[in-house]
Amino acid sequence: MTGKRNDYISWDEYFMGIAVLSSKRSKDPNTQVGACIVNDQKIIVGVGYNGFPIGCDDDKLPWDREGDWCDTKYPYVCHAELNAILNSHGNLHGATLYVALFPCNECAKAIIQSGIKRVVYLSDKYRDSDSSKASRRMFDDAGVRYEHFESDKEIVIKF
Ligand SMILES: Nc1nc(=O)n([C@H]2C[C@H](O)[C@@H](COP(=O)(O)O)O2)cc1CO
Ligand SMILES: [Zn+2]
Repeated sequence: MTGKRNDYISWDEYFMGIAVLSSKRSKDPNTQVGACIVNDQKIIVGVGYNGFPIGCDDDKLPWDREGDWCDTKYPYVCHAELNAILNSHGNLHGATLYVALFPCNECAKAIIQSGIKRVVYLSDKYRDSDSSKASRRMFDDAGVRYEHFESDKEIVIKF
């Protein structure tokens, strides 16, 4: 008798894998972020990555990080989490968000208001920023759990 294979990926690895794959679509030269929203039945209901709004030309808006604020990417770029929420279908109440980078305070508000109850993140490279602090404060108040993604798996995709 042959048993089932054992080296399959976990649900968390599967959904974080989709978030990371989505980040590969980002045109941001410095930080690529992907997000995947999963409902309480483990069905994917939204995905997104950071990029400029629909109709705004990737080659015309700036990707700079410094300089006059209007000449940087910051006023224009839609964060992965916001895109995943805006692209989603169905009810997000009780859903989990898998994201490659811990959410900023603006996305934290949208996450809370949409009904998402759990955030699983990979990188926390801006953890000491005021924005991250504000996100944690709001998540704590609103009862949104957040946890660092832990895995020792390496997933390679070769086409
Ligand atoms: N959680 C996040 N989701 C995101 O989609 N982003 C996006 C906005 C920018 O396009 C990029 C951050 O650029 P930089 O400051 O690391 O060069 O990642 C940023 C954060 C950080 O809070
Ligand atoms: Zn954000």
